[in-house]
Amino acid sequence: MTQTNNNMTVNPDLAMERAKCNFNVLEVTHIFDGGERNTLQRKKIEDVALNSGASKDALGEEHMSPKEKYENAVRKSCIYATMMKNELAELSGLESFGVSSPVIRRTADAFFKEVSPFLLHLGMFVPTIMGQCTPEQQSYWLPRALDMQIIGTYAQTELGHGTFIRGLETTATYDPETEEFVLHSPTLSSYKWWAGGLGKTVNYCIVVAQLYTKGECHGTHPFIVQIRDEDTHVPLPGIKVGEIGPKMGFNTADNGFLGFDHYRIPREHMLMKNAQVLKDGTYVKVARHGKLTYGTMVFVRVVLVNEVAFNLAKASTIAVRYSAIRRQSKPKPDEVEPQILDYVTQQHKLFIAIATAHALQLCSTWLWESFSAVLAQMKGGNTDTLPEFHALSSCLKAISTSDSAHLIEQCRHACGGHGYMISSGIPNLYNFVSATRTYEGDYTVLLLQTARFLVKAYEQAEAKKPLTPTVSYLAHAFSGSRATWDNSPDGIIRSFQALAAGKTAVCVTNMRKRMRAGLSQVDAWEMSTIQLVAAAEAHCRAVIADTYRKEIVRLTANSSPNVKVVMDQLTTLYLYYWALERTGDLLMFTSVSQKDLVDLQIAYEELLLKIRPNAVGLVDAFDLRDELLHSTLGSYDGRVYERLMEEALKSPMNKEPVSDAYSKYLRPMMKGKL
Ligand SMILES: CCCCCCCCCC/C=C\C/C=C/C(=O)SCCNC(=O)CCNC(=O)[C@H](O)C(C)(C)COP(=O)(O)OP(=O)(O)OC[C@H]1O[C@@H](n2cnc3c(N)ncnc32)[C@H](O)[C@@H]1OP(=O)(O)O
Ligand SMILES: Cc1cc2nc3c(=O)[nH]c(=O)nc-3n(C[C@H](O)[C@H](O)[C@H](O)COP(=O)(O)OP(=O)(O)OC[C@H]3O[C@@H](n4cnc5c(N)ncnc54)[C@H](O)[C@@H]3O)c2cc1C
Repeated sequence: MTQTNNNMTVNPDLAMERAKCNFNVLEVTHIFDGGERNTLQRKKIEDVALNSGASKDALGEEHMSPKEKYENAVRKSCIYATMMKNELAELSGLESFGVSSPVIRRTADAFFKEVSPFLLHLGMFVPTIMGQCTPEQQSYWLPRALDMQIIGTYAQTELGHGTFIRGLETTATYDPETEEFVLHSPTLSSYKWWAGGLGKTVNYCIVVAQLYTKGECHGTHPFIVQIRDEDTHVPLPGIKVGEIGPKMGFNTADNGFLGFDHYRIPREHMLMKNAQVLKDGTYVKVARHGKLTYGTMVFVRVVLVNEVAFNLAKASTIAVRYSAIRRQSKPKPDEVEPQILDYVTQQHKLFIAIATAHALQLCSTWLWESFSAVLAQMKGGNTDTLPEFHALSSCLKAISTSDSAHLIEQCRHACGGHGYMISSGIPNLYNFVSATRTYEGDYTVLLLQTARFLVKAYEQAEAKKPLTPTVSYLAHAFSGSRATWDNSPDGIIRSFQALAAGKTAVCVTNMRKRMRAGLSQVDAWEMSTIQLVAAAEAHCRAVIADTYRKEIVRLTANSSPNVKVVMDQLTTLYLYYWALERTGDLLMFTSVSQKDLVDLQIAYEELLLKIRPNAVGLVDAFDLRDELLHSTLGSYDGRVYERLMEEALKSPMNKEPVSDAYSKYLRPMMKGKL
């Protein structure tokens, strides 16, 4: 593993762990990166971007005021954007996420403890131009946006509505006299709210508004709207824009609000790939599928699976390295205090985080490839695979973000008190990832989208009609008997599928019962939504488990024996962990017995012990440079206590021996003079 400083002194416990590791760490790095070529390119990019020290701050971000933090984030965003245009441009020809490679995106994390105010520009503004513009529109906007001559964001959510897009209130009314759209915010609740970078940074944004032409509403459509002067950056007349205030995280992203007072934009600023308004105001629908204007959200949902896998890899690296150097308690009086990593409960908290980072990373690559195939078909006018993909990306986004947030918090628990320090790096990771569970589609809402698809697929299976690949297991849902339990990896995956099928069947049965009892279809659905969410969750777990297992088998086909073993142990751990988390469901829908579950628990505990000697090697294999971790607890050298003290001494509170608060308040109070 390459580190920036090869002469570093490493904590002896960490050095011992590395000596114990019995597999080739670099081989696993290649698996995580998607191949040796990707690893080499990633390292080149990181070397160019990070070795200059441009990512470092003189004063820690956490000691800055909100305004200083924001300005510092803009300063570094500009440095990074310039690097991207120059030094990094050539290097970034990796398997790309369309706009810029995920490696470029990840490397940027060294520059920000929270996020860049440019995140929405690259993450949503540019992808919307690419996905929603006609070729002519694209040729005008895309070069300006990619060259950062204009900076944009994506303003869809309003104060009153985020989830229910059809309920948005901002209007775009076409005026054929001037060939312009008039954007207006008729109510307080129609103000745009949340868009990243909107508060102070951007001068353009994609605005999603209800389109009216010839007196008729045609639903929500995207528009590109200039909101600030390109030279002075002053908001344009008719625009009311500002920043929404402090948040749990994202505090360097200047999320903003935006209102329009009869603000006019040229007709050509409606993004017209999927629908057009002609000069005379005639509305023409181009797209074959009604939801193609939701395309940018689907893109980001796909990207987020990768994003959270990376953040979970960071949290588990920090917590595992810290657990190797931290010694606590004395269960055996004659022996030294053990490393906390030796406690089985600690292994239970952490190894699932490592396995989940791998599972999500591999699923994200697979999801990206499926997305590319769907996009290619849609280019040819075929949207048949979109419903299945929407169901798949919705549940994977929901479960990956929710599991990652939960496991990052678990990593914090595993670090005891020190994990609560901002300098540990974990609070910022948690604040970032917990937001991903909400934005780009709330957890419950997206799982209910998947559930709609599952119910339809179930009905198709019932009618013996063909099923799409991710739900083909539903064909076995009508055998009448419970699935046979078998604790092999494939057997457990079949059981997860049986749970998903069983839960879907329960929902359908209950809804039908409720409808027979007089409820409307909508009310019967509503009464079943707790179970529908559970069915979608079970479906997603089956998909993740199946994909993880298949991908690992494929990717380790030519690996060295010990790499095969340790990768197999991690996938098995993932399967055992989730089987044990769902014992009640397994008892309902499979033939598993109490004895089988007791045996599985023992097998799980033994597996933890087998993985234990390789734990530090496994997180080293994520190959996360210290600059990316921003952590006193997780650095490669394990100098945890020294770093904690160094950081504490940087606190502005330690600048003066006696605080002003003493003379102002404490002294008068103590002397009875307040
Ligand atoms: C590498 C580059 C850098 C990368 C950086 C990446 C990181 C970027 C991170 C940036 C940080 C923060 C940004 C945050 C941004 C945002 O949050 S933007 C706002 C996002 N908002 C949402 O996600 C709203 C969620 N709501 C919805 O999606 C929809 O309203 C919902 C799906 C819930 C319902 O839509 P309706 O129009 O009401 O549809 P409905 O009647 O329920 O369903 C009708 C029908 O349509 C199907 N459907 C719905 N959506 C889609 C879709 N997207 N694609 C295909 N089909 C869809 C639905 O399933 C129904 O089908 P059915 O057959 O009738 O059952
Ligand atoms: C950090 C951050 C950044 C963001 N950035 C952007 C951005 O750049 N651009 C942008 O446009 N938006 C952005 N958003 C907004 C984000 O997309 C929305 O907050 C998100 O889609 C959730 O919508 P909501 O806030 O309306 O939640 P609500 O829909 O009000 O959800 C509240 C609760 O109601 C439940 N609920 C709602 N509808 C249903 C239903 N039909 N069935 C069952 N339960 C339901 C939800 O599950 C949830 O528990 C951002 C949000 C955050 C937190």
